[in-house]
Amino acid sequence: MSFETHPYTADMARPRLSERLREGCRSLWQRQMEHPFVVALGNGTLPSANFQFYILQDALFLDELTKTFAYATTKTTNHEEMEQFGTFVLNTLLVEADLHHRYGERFGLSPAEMTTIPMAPTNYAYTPHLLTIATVGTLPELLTAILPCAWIYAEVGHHLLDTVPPAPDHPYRDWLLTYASPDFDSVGTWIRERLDQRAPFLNAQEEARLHEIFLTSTRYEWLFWDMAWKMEEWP
Ligand SMILES: Cc1ncc(CN)c(N)n1
Repeated sequence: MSFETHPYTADMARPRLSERLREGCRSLWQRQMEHPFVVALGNGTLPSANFQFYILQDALFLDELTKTFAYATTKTTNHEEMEQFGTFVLNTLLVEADLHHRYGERFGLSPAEMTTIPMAPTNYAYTPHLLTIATVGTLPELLTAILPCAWIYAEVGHHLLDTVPPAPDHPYRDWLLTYASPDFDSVGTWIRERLDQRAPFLNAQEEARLHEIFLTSTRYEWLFWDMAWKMEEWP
């Protein structure tokens, strides 16, 4: 029977799957907020060289994330889901990439020049993790792989904005406002809803695989901050 024809029979007493996934890596989740790159991004003391490094790497990352969303459209026959994944493709290109290109302009780089920078090692490892699951994984696996991307950025954005409300001349104000926005929140919320709806149809082995995937993406998200903080290089 397909997902669409099953009744949704959630066990109301049990935390939702998305909450169980996050609970499984709670301390690493908290450490995202405390990473020196994140702290300095929030209070505006992050050296511009680190931010530039981050934005250029993230522009490359977003291209691969866009492709991941595009693959997601092939894993469902539900039109609402197809449309939403299509919207994520467009928003990643138009909203997030536009933010990056505006910062790129500040560094004197055109969008085309931004793509000539090679991927740093962590980025080079993280993006195939997403794309492999996008191509050979199931839709719950894909949703799980991309969930930390959306959820961590929204939480980091809100956490930083609440900790130090950015002054009008804060150098990273646009970044903070983008990721703390209700529009960005809705990405993570939607992915979680879709994943949680599928939870009753997963067996123990399938759920264990989702924990593994979620932890790996969460680890890569932490490593991504660390990569930019250390301006990671190839040997
Ligand atoms: C590495 C990374 N992860 C997540 C996001 C938010 N889409 C991002 N821009 N970059």
